[in-house]
Amino acid sequence: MNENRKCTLQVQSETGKLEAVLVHYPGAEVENMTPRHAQRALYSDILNLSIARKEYDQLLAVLKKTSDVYEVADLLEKVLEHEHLKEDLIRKICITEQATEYIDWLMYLPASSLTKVLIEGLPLQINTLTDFLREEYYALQPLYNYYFTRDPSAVIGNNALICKMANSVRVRESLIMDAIFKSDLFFTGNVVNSYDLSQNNPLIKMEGGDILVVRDDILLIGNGMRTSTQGIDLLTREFCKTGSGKKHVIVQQLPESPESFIHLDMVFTLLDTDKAMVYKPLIMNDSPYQTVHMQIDNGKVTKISSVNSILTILRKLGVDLTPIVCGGKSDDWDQEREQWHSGANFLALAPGKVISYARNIHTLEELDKHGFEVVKAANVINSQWDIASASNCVITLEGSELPRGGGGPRCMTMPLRRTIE
Ligand SMILES: NC(=[NH2+])NCCC[C@H](N)C(=O)O
Repeated sequence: MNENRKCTLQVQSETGKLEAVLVHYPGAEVENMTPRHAQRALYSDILNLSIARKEYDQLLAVLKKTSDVYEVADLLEKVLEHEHLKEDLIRKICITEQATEYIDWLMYLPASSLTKVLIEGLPLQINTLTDFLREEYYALQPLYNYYFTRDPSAVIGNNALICKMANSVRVRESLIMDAIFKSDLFFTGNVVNSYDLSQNNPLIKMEGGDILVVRDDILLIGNGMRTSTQGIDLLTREFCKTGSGKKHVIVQQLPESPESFIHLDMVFTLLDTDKAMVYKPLIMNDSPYQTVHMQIDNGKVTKISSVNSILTILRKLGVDLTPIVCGGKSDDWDQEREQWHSGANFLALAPGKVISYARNIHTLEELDKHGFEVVKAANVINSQWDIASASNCVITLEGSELPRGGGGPRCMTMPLRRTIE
């Protein structure tokens, strides 16, 4: 990251060359749980941290080859060096998480230790009968899911959207993002805080994994466990109120279970200006899950209609995408298994240059058939293979532990800036 220059937020597509990205290196927080707490932590299993970190190192090294990489913990620590920002954030967190008795103690901590506590969790100091009998280990839960930086905030155009998270265990992630973006220390852009806009309406919720910026005038949004229709209505109002002319919000309903369908980016991601990765049973087959097209003209919704599929409506709007099938075309068991392991969750580093997990072999085979060269991350990292001079390629990360947290490369990255195509 460039220490002196502020980065101007700008994301108008899913595939424009990635110039700056926000990530979080997984730490003790991913292990600070017991089997009894895994579900509440939104995990399906407990990760092996040392292996997860080795896998994450690959992601980080590949990202660093191509873009500026900002780490949440570094930015948070810098924010916390400012006394008034520190006090503001501590208060917000402790009030939200009903831990106001810890405010003074937290204020006393230096920025570096406070950063650690806010991410890895604060154990309860048990000095009341209530706490003793509560069967709770933490006053502030660890942020188990923070390595999925995609979800608590999202850059749309020049705006940093602070998402209103669906589960309380992830709310602090978004409060920290708010403090980082509002601090004015690192980024130039607008901050849109959905908590402030939702007037305590508990039905409003949205997460970045559901939000795809297809073009500057097209948002594609998943509606399911993490993003409600009320959340989408709020987003539609906010992002379509500026600028004249037509805009489009396309909504894809998602199943409530299994948990691998939590976000739209687990079933549909863009790989290139003319290619998308799809989970076929949901995106291309007949299903009870609707696709809805909302048309906006000069800031007002003028028409809402059901449409055939994401692919057909996008084609009508001039975005003609060839679908590439997650798990391969021939076997629906392969499709289901690879979708579960985040096989549809791709991050584009540039048009046609994407990252995914090495384990999803049928998906990779399908990409190979469509002209993507399959390259091991290790070869990119040791410079045996050069991303810049390559044409279409998929860079594969070792991934046995990371996907068990419930996501892939798109979930683990929050683009701050992409080249406008
Ligand atoms: N963009 C994504 N698909 N993120 C995946 C997040 C997984 C995480 N365990 C959660 O449940 O919140």
